[in-house]
Order: sequence, then structure tokens, then C-alpha cells
Amino acid sequence: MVLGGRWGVIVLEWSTCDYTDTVRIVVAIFTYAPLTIHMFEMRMRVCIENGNAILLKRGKSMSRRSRRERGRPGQHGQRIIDRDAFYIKETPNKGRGVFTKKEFGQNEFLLPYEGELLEKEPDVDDTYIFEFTFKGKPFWVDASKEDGSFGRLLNDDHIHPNCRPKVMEIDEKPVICFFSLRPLSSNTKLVYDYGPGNIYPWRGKFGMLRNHQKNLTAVYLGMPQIL
Ligand SMILES: C[S@@+](CC[C@H](N)C(=O)[O-])C[C@H]1O[C@@H](n2cnc3c(N)ncnc32)[C@H](O)[C@@H]1O
Repeated sequence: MVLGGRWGVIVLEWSTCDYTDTVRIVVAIFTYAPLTIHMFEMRMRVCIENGNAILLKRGKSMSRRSRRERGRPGQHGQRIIDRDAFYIKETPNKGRGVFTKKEFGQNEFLLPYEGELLEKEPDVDDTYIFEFTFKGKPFWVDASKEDGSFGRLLNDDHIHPNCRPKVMEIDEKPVICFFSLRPLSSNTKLVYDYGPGNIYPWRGKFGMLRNHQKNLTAVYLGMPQIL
């Protein structure tokens, strides 16, 4: 908490979003005499290095593996993409979405964002482009091709995401992998925070306030109701 003469700031929430190297902070700024409270969500780009390494093995359905093998990563830290664990369905106003077919625990590996890894920004429609930094360098995954993979079809929810992408290192290359943020029951729609910026037309009724400082954005969340 920070207190000034007639005002104060309380940090309500703090979380990191490491695929975009951002920190999300929700603060309440209040003044007294008269009492007003305003809430802001801020996102700040910071430098976070992702050192974790896992291996992904493609193609083998987990349903063909023993129950004992399912609960833990395989040999040498392999994580198996269970293509039988998800399905695609049309969702109201959001196009296709990806749903779970089984339960997942918290922090469990779900699936990767598959596509072509690029070191230059592709000159294509950015609907299926995933931009991120890895070891301080910018990268893009172009998933424009309708290849039947799931990662490209996850929709955005920056307020209540239930999974998050992490940049992992596989054979010295970055791979985006989605992990559950909480336990998920079957038939749950997978959604994640696409990241900061006022480039998502479907987001929020409150205006975006863009700070002049590079890489810092603030979203005005409005006045909380005082009962
Ligand atoms: C990576 S695609 C996700 C899959 C997409 N729904 C589809 O059917 O191909 C991103 C696009 O999905 C839509 N989308 C994603 N999240 C949304 C949301 N919360 N509300 C509305 N549309 C959304 C937007 O059209 C966006 O450009």
C-alpha cells in the first residue's frame, strides 16, 4: 500500500504472463474527503527468461498408454500430446473453440501451439500468429494453415483464463505449450489471455488507457460499487 496526502494505492492482484514477458497488476487508487475509489489493471513488459525444457513427442495417442504412464512425464521429461483429450466446437460469437474431453489437474500440460516457427514477422493476416520472445529475441509461430491442430483454435479470455501458454525449449528451439491454470473438468472450453494491447475488438466495455511509457498499458476497470 502507498499513501499520499489525500490519496492511496492498494495492489489487489499481481500475476506474471511469461510468454509475453508481462506482469499484470490490478490496483485500486483512492482519495478521501470525498471518498472515491478507482481500479486499474496495468500490464508491464519485463524480461523473464524461460529455462524449462521438455520434450514433446508427436503422434502417439495417450489412450494407448498405460494409466500409470499418463500421470507423469515420460522418459527424459517427455510430455505426450493427447489428441484424444480435446475436441473442437463452434462457440457463440467466437468462432470455433477447443474443449476438454477429460479432466486435467492444475498446472498440467495440455497441448502445444503448433505451426511454423519464424524469426521474422510474417506478412499475413495475424489471426493465427503467435508472437513471443525467447532468450531476448522475437519469434512468431504462423499457424495459418488449417492443419487440424488444436492450439491455433483456443480463444481469448483475459479476465478468466483457464490455461496459459509457456515458452518451453525443445531441441534448442522455443515451443509454445499450454498448461492448465486450475483443475479442469471435461467439456471445459480452453481460453487464455492473448496478451496486452488494445488490438482485440471483442474486449471490455471500458476504454483502454495507453501509458506513454513503452510497453506499459493500463485498462480502466471502473468504480467498484460502495454498499
Ligand atoms: C486464434 S483464432 C481462435 C479460433 C477462432 N475462433 C476460429 O474459429 O478460427 C482468433 C480469432 O478468434 C476469435 N476470438 C478469439 N477470442 C474471442 C473472444 N473472446 N471473443 C470473440 N472472438 C474471439 C477472433 O475472431 C480472433 O481473431
